[in-house]
Amino acid sequence: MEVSILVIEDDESLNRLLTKKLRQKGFRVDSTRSGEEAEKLLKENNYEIALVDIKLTDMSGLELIRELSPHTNTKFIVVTGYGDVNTAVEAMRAGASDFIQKPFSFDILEVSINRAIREKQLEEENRTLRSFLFEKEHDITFETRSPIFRQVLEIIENAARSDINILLRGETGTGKEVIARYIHRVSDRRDKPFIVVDCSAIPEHLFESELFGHEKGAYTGAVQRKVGLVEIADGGTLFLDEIGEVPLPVQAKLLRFVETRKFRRVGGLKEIGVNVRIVAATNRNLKEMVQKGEFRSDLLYRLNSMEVEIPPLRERKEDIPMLAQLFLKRFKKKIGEKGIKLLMGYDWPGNVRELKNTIERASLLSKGDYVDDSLCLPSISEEEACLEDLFSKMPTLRDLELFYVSYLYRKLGSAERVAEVLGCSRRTVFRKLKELRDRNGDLEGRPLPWSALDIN
Ligand SMILES: Nc1ncnc2c1ncn2[C@@H]1O[C@H](COP(=O)(O)OP(=O)(O)OP(=O)(O)O)[C@@H](O)[C@H]1O
Repeated sequence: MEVSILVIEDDESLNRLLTKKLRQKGFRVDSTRSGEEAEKLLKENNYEIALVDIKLTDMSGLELIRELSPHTNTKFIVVTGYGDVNTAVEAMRAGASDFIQKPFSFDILEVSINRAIREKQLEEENRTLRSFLFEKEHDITFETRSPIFRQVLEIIENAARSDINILLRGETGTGKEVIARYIHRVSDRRDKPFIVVDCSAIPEHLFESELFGHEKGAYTGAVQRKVGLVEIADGGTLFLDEIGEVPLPVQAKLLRFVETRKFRRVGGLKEIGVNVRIVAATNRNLKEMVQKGEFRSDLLYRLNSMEVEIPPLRERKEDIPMLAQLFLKRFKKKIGEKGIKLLMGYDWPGNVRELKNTIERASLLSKGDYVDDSLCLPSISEEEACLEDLFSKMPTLRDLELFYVSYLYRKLGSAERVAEVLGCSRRTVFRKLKELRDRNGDLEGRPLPWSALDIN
């Protein structure tokens, strides 16, 4: 691998000498004397290493490192004639990986460069290992035979390394949250929190305090200070799920935060700044919502610096056999050719979630080594058979209401359509679905339709 180095040194002759010697050693070298140009070059190119003089013509090298190191994988080695312990500590704090004092021998510089290269390789290996572990732990795969999905994954991996806001669009169950977690895992923020804000589940009047926290006494019931989700996410990733469900008045407050990464706790005077990467997700058409005046256009354009459409499962059917095998593994079951054919022939309106639930149910209900072919499709008749079982438990009206919401959701495939049938808002449908999920435990082990409903 050819290692590329950027030499940022304001002393012209030293700059020339370093460039020449490093090229002789086989490195690809660019050089500059100005901080501003260095900034541009570092943003445009993926240098492995930058040698940075602390005193540049137009700015301090430390300033440059401080600003750029959080957004790049380049290793910074500080070179200075003003070396003392304090400057060294400051350089490391700013994000430098090593510090060399002038005058230095070229051998010392070479040792430092080799160390930085090794460090970078280890980081890269670590990143691969972590995402591999993540996938194993969560029964997730990002292997794909679908050219469309491969393209999506490539875009995501590239975007993950930068800090831009990402908007994930796609039908329910396509894997938006899984992908948001993946973005966090492969980014440099992986050791910091990944915080999910389920915008559909927070009642409007609690939104601000959930998101930004509140001070003691901010309102009746605020008996002590509460730290909000954005503050907890500091340094990490804030995942705004179901962003299309944020009520308009809250959107204005969110916009200010997305623009400035600053906020005030409810009842607080102090402005607090945090460093978070924002990933948002929705299964709604936000542009259409903007036209209807339901979503702020300025918020949309802040959130979608990069917009990625996650394809529905029916558009990447090539992946169905592999996903099915993955979900079967835990149950130590196999699937026959006919079963695969049935899976491939169905359109999966609930996407990967529906496929996963179907496979899990089929595994639990099948006796032998193979899952019964007849169980390889989500079956409505089985739901009907369960009705009798349900009634024999003397359900309350509330139970029945939740059962019906679950039934409609599985049948219609989207909360929007359920809301239309029931004549209520999507938020209400979401709340009921969440409640249902929380109560799944009550009915554990029974193949009732709602136990197959997995709302993450
Ligand atoms: N690549 C994948 N590999 C394995 N399982 C996956 C994959 N993508 C999604 N799933 C599974 O599908 C289910 C739904 O995924 P997820 O919650 O990420 O979807 P979503 O698009 O966020 O859905 P919603 O819009 O309803 O919130 C989860 O159980 C998840 O584990």
